Amino acid sequence: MFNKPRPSPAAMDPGTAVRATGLSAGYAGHPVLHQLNFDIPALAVTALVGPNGSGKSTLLGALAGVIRPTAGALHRAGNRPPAFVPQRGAVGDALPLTVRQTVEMGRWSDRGPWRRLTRRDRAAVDTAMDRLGVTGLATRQLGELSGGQRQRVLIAQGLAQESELVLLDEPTTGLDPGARERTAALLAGLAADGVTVVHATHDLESARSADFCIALREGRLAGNGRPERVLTPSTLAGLGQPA
Ligand SMILES: Nc1ncnc2c1ncn2[C@@H]1O[C@H](COP(=O)(O)OP(=O)(O)OP(=O)(O)O)[C@@H](O)[C@H]1O
Repeated sequence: MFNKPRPSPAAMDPGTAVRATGLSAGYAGHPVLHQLNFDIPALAVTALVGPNGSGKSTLLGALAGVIRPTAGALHRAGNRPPAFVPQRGAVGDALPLTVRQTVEMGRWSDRGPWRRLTRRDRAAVDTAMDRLGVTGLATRQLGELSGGQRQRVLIAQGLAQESELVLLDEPTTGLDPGARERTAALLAGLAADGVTVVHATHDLESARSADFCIALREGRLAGNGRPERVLTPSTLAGLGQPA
């Protein structure tokens, strides 16, 4: 958990959204992340890269506050809990939910499930749907949308939470190149609008278009910094990925 949600300015400068110091985390009997030290810049897009099983989703879980550090600490700026946008495939096709109902679920952490939405909630939902261009899909069933449309609905659900930090698990996986590019541009737009964005990705192009990059290998930090400094042929070879 974030043991110091509001660090003193001396500990973290205003340009930093999250700081990990000696962070270790994992599952019962299965340590995954080992002694990670990094800063995530505020109001920027950060890509988490690394091979299958390197710990990207586990790190997202730790950033979301659902996986507790077993050692070290995560310090986060801001007061609202982070928003987590799950992998598209993790959301059942058969769920009988409209697009609007799906985005409204983003207000549950404030409102509790099944409570009437306030005018303020509805305004947050309207703004998020408009921002993601899904207002025209409001009454459609989630299961009948294209992959790219469904991804935008899930991002709108995250945005409706009005968090300062939005975490996304592989938002471009399974999308065609055009939709991948549009999603990367969308994430950059969210950061420009005042949100810190962190996404796990296998897509080197979207990692290259991020502002910052954190590379993991077997749960350890293999590099962090500007993508052009991290995604070098030698680091990528170490991650077992073609340049
Ligand atoms: N719920 C869980 N319980 C136990 N071990 C888990 C759990 N989830 C993941 N793991 C293990 O933790 C390690 C890291 O998995 P994680 O999903 O964080 O990696 P990843 O980099 O996101 O992988 P991928 O790119 O395949 O999604 C793996 O060895 C995985 O088997």
